[in-house]
Amino acid sequence: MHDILDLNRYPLDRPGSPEWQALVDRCRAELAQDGMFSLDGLMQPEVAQGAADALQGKFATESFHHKREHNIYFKDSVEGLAPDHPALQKVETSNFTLCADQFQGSPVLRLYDWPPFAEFLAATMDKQNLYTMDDPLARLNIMSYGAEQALNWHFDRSEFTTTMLLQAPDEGGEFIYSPELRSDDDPNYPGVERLLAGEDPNMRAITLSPGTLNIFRGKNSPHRVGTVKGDKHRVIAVFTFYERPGVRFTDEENIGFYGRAS
Ligand SMILES: O=C(O)CCC(=O)C(=O)O
Ligand SMILES: [Fe+2]
Repeated sequence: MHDILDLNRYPLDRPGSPEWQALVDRCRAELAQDGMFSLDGLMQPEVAQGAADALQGKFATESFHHKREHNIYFKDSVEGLAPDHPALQKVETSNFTLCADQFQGSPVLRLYDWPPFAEFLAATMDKQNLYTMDDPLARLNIMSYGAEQALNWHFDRSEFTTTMLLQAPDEGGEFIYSPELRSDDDPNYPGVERLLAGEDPNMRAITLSPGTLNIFRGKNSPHRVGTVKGDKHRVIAVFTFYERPGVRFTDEENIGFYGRAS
């Protein structure tokens, strides 16, 4: 994996070694404090950019155009909230998505299927084990956001989101979030309303660079991607792991997410 990853800086290939443990400890401390950590340049930036370049044609011809209106909960209704409550206002998400069966041989897929990657992530997230999915579509997705496109405000369904930026846009495309705006016990609807009005005092933004791995605790921290400006697309890989092996989505779920079954 030395040909695609910076394993001198990030010793993912030496699980259990003191330098591996030191990196895990650092990541865990950052997750506890900020709800995220990044490994800047884990994939060599030119390899990441090359992976994005290789997919340009496929994005143009065979990607799924994901475009929909949704609220921050991705739910039609929320118990205890009137349908016109400001916390339920609609936002629009638009991007182009490719699934794992459309980029076989990509370095991103090599990383996903490399067992020390899941082992490292599990250790940082304090999980016994993490497993790659068996689903040929959902296991790994690469999303492309062109001019005026964005992933809008949402809470994640899973505890963590694991991404790697492959190509940065010239402008926009920041990752914008509000750490722990709600908790498992307190939905904080007034806070959600303030956030959607653009008035959340705790809102933060980070700009990722190509090859950077980002782990984000997104279940209670709402986030969005800033609208991309200009011709250069924002291209990002989203890795999906589960705590049990063999997970697949139903055909119905895949048709909803990707417009087709596997
Ligand atoms: O594109 C990104 O940086 C974030 C992706 C994300 O939030 C998600 O997939 O849930
Ligand atoms: Fe998310």
